[in-house]
Amino acid sequence: MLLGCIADDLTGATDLSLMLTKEGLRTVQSTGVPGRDLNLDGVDALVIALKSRSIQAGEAVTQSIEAAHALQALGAQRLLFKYCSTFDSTDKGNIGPVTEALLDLVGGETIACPAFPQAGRTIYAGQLFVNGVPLSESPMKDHPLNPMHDSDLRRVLGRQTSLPVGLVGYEDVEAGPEGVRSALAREKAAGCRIAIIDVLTDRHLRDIGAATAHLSLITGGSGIAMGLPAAYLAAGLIERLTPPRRVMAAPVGRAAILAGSCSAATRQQVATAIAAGLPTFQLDTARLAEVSQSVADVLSWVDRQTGVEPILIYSSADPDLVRETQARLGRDAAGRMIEEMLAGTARGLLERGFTRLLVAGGETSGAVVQGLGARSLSIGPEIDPGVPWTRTLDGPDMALALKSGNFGTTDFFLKAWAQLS
Ligand SMILES: Nc1ncnc2c1ncn2[C@@H]1O[C@H](COP(=O)(O)OP(=O)(O)OP(=O)(O)O)[C@@H](O)[C@H]1O
Ligand SMILES: O=C(O)[C@@H](O)C(=O)CO
Repeated sequence: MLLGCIADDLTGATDLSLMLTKEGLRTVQSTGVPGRDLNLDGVDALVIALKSRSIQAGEAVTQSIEAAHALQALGAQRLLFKYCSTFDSTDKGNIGPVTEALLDLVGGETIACPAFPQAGRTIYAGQLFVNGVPLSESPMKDHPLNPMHDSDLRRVLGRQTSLPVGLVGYEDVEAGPEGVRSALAREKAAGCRIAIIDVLTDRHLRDIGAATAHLSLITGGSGIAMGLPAAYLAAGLIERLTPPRRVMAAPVGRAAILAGSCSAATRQQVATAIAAGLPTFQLDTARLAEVSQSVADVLSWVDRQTGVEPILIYSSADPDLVRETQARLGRDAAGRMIEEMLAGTARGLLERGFTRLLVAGGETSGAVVQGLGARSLSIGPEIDPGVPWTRTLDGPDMALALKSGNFGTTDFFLKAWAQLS
């Protein structure tokens, strides 16, 4: 195993695993530090999914360092810290504190680059854009857990770490791998151990991969992994690139969608699924305090759905309703209750013979997968950029698509099933 990755949420981990798989690394994903029984024969990259994006910074650092030690013990020669392509964080962290702690562990310097042009995330002059809109004016301004109100990544990261943050700008990156290398040396000489990197295109990402494959630590979104496999091959660190799969065998059983993301993309996907006539159940956020009662209500509705089409259960709501619920219950408590409800529902679905699940939202996916008792996943075909099908390697045998809130086309909930055989 060459590359050890730490992702701060579960859908982010699948996003990264997909990128590595597509680019030719044999990749396995584990929820939390893997047990000794995880078979890593023939595996080039291991991605450890944490649920550390929105927890206390000190706890995120502890968990990330534990994961890093485990990866190093398994032979990882390089580390990659994966966070959200919209740089989801607050002034307290957790991107800055975790990066700083990992740098202390491995030494040297690193880059910070959430860019993912295929999903509309680009960086220019250190400013992050989402589909051409500055981050702070994008739907991320209304995120339920970490609203993003500043698009300047040097400023955002600068508030989270005491390390000076530099910039490798567009002209440097346009000049190719050599331009990136000399800009990194320039930033290092100026005392910056972390540099934001501008990215507008996939070619930039591939050039950055070629220029940074030697670093002990890389940090960013899944895009930053795009150029690494080819660079590792060129450097003789792996023997070959392995082509990805196009379809995935899935266990026989019924299909359901659980959506806990309130992102603009997920809300559109929910609306499209409703318009297409999928059976749908909307969680009643007014009754959140009665979690077990609500799970029973959902499951009794499930028992009345006898068709073969996928069913949709969702809590996704517009920003106004989310704010109202949070004002009543508190942000974290509301989030936790909904996650518990969806996790309880997932267990009930499994007991009822559902084996194919599509889950929308990183925190939601973390809760659901934990509720199901699955720990490690093999990576199947890409549904849309950033979202693969996966199949459990332990726990109940299931096909799972864990969708980052903001990813996927509007018909995602309808089309995803076609890649399962
Ligand atoms: N109606 C609602 N009111 C308040 N909170 C909600 C509501 N529906 C969902 N939530 C909570 O909002 C949070 C959404 O986070 P989640 O990570 O699942 O989605 P996301 O942030 O859109 O996706 P990603 O992290 O992949 O970008 C969860 O904690 C969820 O329980
Ligand atoms: O990078 C992204 O946008 C996603 O992989 C993610 O982390 C959302 O939770």
